[in-house]
Parts: sequence; structure tokens; C-alpha cells
Amino acid sequence: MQVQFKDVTMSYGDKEVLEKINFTIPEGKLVSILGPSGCGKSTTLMLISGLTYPSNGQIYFGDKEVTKQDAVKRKVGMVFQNYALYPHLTILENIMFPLKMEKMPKNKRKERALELARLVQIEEQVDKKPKQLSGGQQQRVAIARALAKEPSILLMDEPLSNLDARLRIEMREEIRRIQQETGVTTVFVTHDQEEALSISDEVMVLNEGAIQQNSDPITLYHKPKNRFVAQFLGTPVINTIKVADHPELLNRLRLSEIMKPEVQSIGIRAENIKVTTIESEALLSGIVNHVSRVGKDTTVYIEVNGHSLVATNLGVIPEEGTMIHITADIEEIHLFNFNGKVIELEAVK
Ligand SMILES: Nc1ncnc2c1ncn2[C@@H]1O[C@H](COP(=O)(O)OP(=O)(O)OP(=O)(O)O)[C@@H](O)[C@H]1O
Repeated sequence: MQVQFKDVTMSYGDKEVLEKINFTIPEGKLVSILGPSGCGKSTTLMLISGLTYPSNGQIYFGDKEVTKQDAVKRKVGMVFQNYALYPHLTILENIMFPLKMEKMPKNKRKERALELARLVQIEEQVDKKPKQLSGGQQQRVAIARALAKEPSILLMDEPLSNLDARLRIEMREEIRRIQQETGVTTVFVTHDQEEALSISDEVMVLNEGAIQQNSDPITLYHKPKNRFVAQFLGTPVINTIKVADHPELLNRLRLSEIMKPEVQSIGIRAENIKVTTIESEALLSGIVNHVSRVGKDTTVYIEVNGHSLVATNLGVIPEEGTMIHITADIEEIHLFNFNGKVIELEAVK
């Protein structure tokens, strides 16, 4: 089911949490809502579920307006961080529970629950109680239960937060597989950028009550629309260099005279910094402050006029204390204006 928000505002008392947001979640896709703590991710999910209603604006499921429709009628499935399984029921009974509420005949609901147990690969555990299962297995049960009623939309609120690092990676792949097998439109809330980028068809980045960008993961990473998105995605954090601190940059980037006053800072990701031996070709020159080697990864910290830049993919490993000249392909350099918005490269050519 397609979900659409039209000018949706949400306030708690005087506090405006979402301000006139507009987006469409296409049918059958997995869309992540990503953003820092308190940006309104869970609120957006609650508005989709119908557990809360917006202060203003409209919400549509397909062509039908559901803005003030009761949560039960919307038929959404929900999965939470804490699994919320019934401890006294077996795994099978947990999965069957929503079907029992719907008064589905017992043999049919057992058949459906077993089918879902197979889908989430928990069929060996169906006679156990939740506490006999690992966190990852319990989350599989919670997903099966949420899918039992064939929901119009599956909503997941930080479903992997309680799992350890390795299990998180395994379960996010599982969520992707289950979503693709069932084709259910899924909205996945997370504050973990890697999680969002790895499993989503589209990622919606929220901050301060506004959608910063809504794109597929590759576009989001390589073509951020503003400095917030550029800095929120990627490890290490993108290098941002203020033009005022390095006025030589504007000439070295060969920007047109019209554009020069527009550029407040530039961003270059650590993996896009390259070394050049030709000083005149360099964007900046600096002293290698520190070289850190962890396993296969080498991170180089370069001090340029009192500011530290990070490079991760230099090819050569420079010696600490030496001077190096650095550059980057023009396509990999992000130009930000004084409002933090990206200036499109086409505009400066
Ligand atoms: N029922 C409520 N009453 C008042 N304020 C609320 C209520 N629910 C949420 N808020 C506030 O709205 C803002 C957004 O909350 P929300 O839970 O949507 O954020 P979030 O992005 O999901 O954050 P987190 O990642 O920390 O869970 C926060 O400042 C929060 O304190």
C-alpha cells in the first residue's frame, strides 16, 4: 500500500515536532526514516499507524484518506525494539494471537502461523516460550506475528537496537529478505546510517522537523542535498573545509567569479582524498599528523592551517611529520552555500 503525507504538521502542545512534511512511500518498497534522536522518526511512524493523529495536513493510504482513521482499521503491522512478545504463550501461540483476535478458525490460523514461522526461519522453535529464544530469534517471531494479519504496511521502530553488532547485520539482511519475499510496504525507523543505507530502497533523512532528503541510498551518499545530510552519512564524518580559512581553494577549484562569493565551505569524504606530488595541482597542502593502521584500514590525519582532515584511501602510506599535497576529483567535491545547501556542480561550470 502506498503511503502519502501532505503538509503534515505535528505538535505536542507548543512544540512543533514535524513541520508541513510531504512524502510518498511507494507500494512494495522498504523505506527507512533516518535521523538523530528526537527528530520525529517515531512520531512519523505513529502517524502512519493511526496511534496518533496529525495537528494539520492529510495522510493517504493509496487513494484513501486515513488522516483520522482508527488504528485498527488501517491494518498496519508493528515491530518494536523490545519484541513485545507474550511471555506465557508459546512461539506458535504468539504468532497465532492476532489471528485468534480476528476469530480465524483454529486449524487455519495454525496453518498460517506455521507458514510464517517457516518464512522467518523459526519453525524448529515453535513449541518454546519466548525467553528460551535469543534476541534475534525473538525478533523473528515478532516479525512473523506482525505479518500474520497480512498488514497493509509493516512498521518497524528501531527493531535491531537490542541486538549485538553481528546479529544486527544478520537480522537486517533477514528483514530485507522477508520484505522482498512478502512484498509488503515497509517503513523502518533507525538512527543507524549504515543500517538504513544497507537495506532500504529509499532513505528519508529527518532533522529538526523537516525532511532533509528522500533518495535511494547511493544518491543520498554521493549527492547529499545539504551539509547536514553530508555530515550525517558516512564514517568518518565528511571533511568540511571553510573557504574563509583557506581562500586559495576558490582559485584552485577554478570556480567562476560569479560563484565564488556563494561558496561558504566544501566537503570531501575521507575516501576521496588523493595525494599528488605536483603542488600546483593540489587543493591543499598539510602535514601528516598521525597515521592509524587498524587491520586492513589506514587512516591518515592531515593538519592543514590548524585544521585536521581525515583521509582513508590514500594508496601510499605517508610518514608522520611530512608535508603532503592533496586533491580530489571535482565530482567528489561538495560545495555548500551559506545556508548549508549544496551548490550543484553544473551551476559553477
Ligand atoms: N507524547 C509526547 N508528548 C510530548 N512530546 C513528545 C511526545 N512524543 C514525542 N515527543 C517529543 O517529540 C520529539 C520527537 O520525538 P520522536 O520520539 O518522534 O523522536 P525520534 O526521532 O523517534 O527520537 P529517538 O531516536 O530518540 O527515539 C522529541 O523531542 C520528543 O521529546
